[in-house]
Amino acid sequence: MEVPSKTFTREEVAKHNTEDSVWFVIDTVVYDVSEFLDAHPGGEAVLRQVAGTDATSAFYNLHRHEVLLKYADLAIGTIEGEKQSVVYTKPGELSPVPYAEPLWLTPPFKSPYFKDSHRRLQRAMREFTDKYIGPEAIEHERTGEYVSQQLIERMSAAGVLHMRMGPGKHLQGKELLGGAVKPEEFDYFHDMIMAQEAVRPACRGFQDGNMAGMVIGLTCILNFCKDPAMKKRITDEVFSGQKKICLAITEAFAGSDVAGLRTTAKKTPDGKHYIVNGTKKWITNGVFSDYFVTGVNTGKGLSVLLIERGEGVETKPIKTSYSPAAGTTFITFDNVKVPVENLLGEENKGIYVILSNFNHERWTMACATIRYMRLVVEESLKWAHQRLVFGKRLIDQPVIRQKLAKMIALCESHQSWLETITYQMCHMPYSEQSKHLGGPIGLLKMSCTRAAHEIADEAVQIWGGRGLTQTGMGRVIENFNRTYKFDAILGGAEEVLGDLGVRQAMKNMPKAML
Ligand code: HEM
Repeated sequence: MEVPSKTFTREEVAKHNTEDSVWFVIDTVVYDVSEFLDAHPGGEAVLRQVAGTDATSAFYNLHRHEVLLKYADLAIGTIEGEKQSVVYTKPGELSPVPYAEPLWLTPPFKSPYFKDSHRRLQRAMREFTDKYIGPEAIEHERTGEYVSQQLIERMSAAGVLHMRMGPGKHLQGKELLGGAVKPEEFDYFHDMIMAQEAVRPACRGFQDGNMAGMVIGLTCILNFCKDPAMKKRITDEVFSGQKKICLAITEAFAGSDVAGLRTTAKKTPDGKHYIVNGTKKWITNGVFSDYFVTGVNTGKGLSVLLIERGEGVETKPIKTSYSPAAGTTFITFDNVKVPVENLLGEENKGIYVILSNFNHERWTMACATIRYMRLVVEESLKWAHQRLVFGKRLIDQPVIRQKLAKMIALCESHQSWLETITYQMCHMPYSEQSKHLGGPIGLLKMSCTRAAHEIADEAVQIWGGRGLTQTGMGRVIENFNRTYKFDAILGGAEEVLGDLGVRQAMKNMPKAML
């Protein structure tokens, strides 16, 4: 935060304790709030009570540091010869709080998985998130606005959109976050870093609104579009931010049970088009998308069509418990004419197109959930050291330490499991991954969201009313507690994924009696 260079003595500040002039000090910075008294959300009286004094602990007991950044123009100078004692992390910096970073980023821990390019990418993406994604995420999560074109274009220019699609040919020739990682060295650990760093603004609705539809929808174009010119046109348009895309599978009739889809696609007598009729529900980014990668029933099975927004396509926002910034949508297709060239994969074999997507989608969701759990651990550790209750810090109460121990253990164990699976993704041929990793990834995601449930529950108990309040100190906890269920439902419900994991194990059981 830029503070005017003027300096004052504490005696000078003390004089500004009058009807017309209210000054105080927060961490050696002098604030003149005389014109802010009426506007202060916590009221005028509390500010007058600390007029002329050092209000550092009073302030930090009630506000997040980001409040000072928002109202930076109230700062008029600093106290002569004094140094700030509150630790602020600058954009891109690691947190000094224990367990706030995964062990591979925590000195002196070592990890066999991460190379220099991973560390460079982590630093670059942390800075990018802190500077560009975070401020917009916090604002839009509150207002419900969709992701801005400016941010999309910035992510496009930096290769962030490209990297979020994981390793592959689509990275070729692109400079990735100023050269932090080369396209050919980008692996699933880099992918994991991208997914985890982008979560740190702690705005679950905006997180999905920020092009999650592309992450799950564009894969089908990259892997299953048969016409090279069409594939190039669509990927160029989406990667440049000109057009938006989403994945439209779920219906009111069929959620995780994709075989039950009722949206139909019937071929015209000349065989040149499909006529699509039906509805889709809970489609992330649908309201602002131009392309819909859509699951349809083609009579003898499921197929996947690329449908462009046009005649017969209507989208309406759905209000859910997270922010409208996610762009959650109800879609109706009313006699929509789709060229047969828009078929992705084979007719009636769309299940393979959809299944090929699931592993990466579920794994990305596990990355994000675990990172969000870690943020809750960090916030709770900070709060427990700062908050005084019955004359003691919260952290001095054994019951609070028990809760934190459980939260930390759940977070660390899931990160380790994630890294083990990510290593397999880096080294197992893609063709074998669906056979061997579908089950473990399903179980990982299921277990992550069960852990998130426990962590949300314990965190709210630590935070009290603040954990239930959208603004102020408990913002991260409130958002997590209200939204972790999205990860337990989207991309395959916990129960379905648990069952998938066990059924995959059943297939691999030896035939003989054991
Ligand atoms: C430059 C200094 C300050 C600014 C810019 C400021 C700003 C704010 C804002 C934006 C809120 C709304 C909640 C949030 O977003 O956190 C708030 C709430 C509040 N503030 Fe301040 N504040 C300042 C100093 C203080 C001080 C020194 C005190 C106490 C001595 C105080 C007491 C309160 C109280 C009691 C609330 C309501 C908290 C709650 O509902 O949990 N504020 N303030």
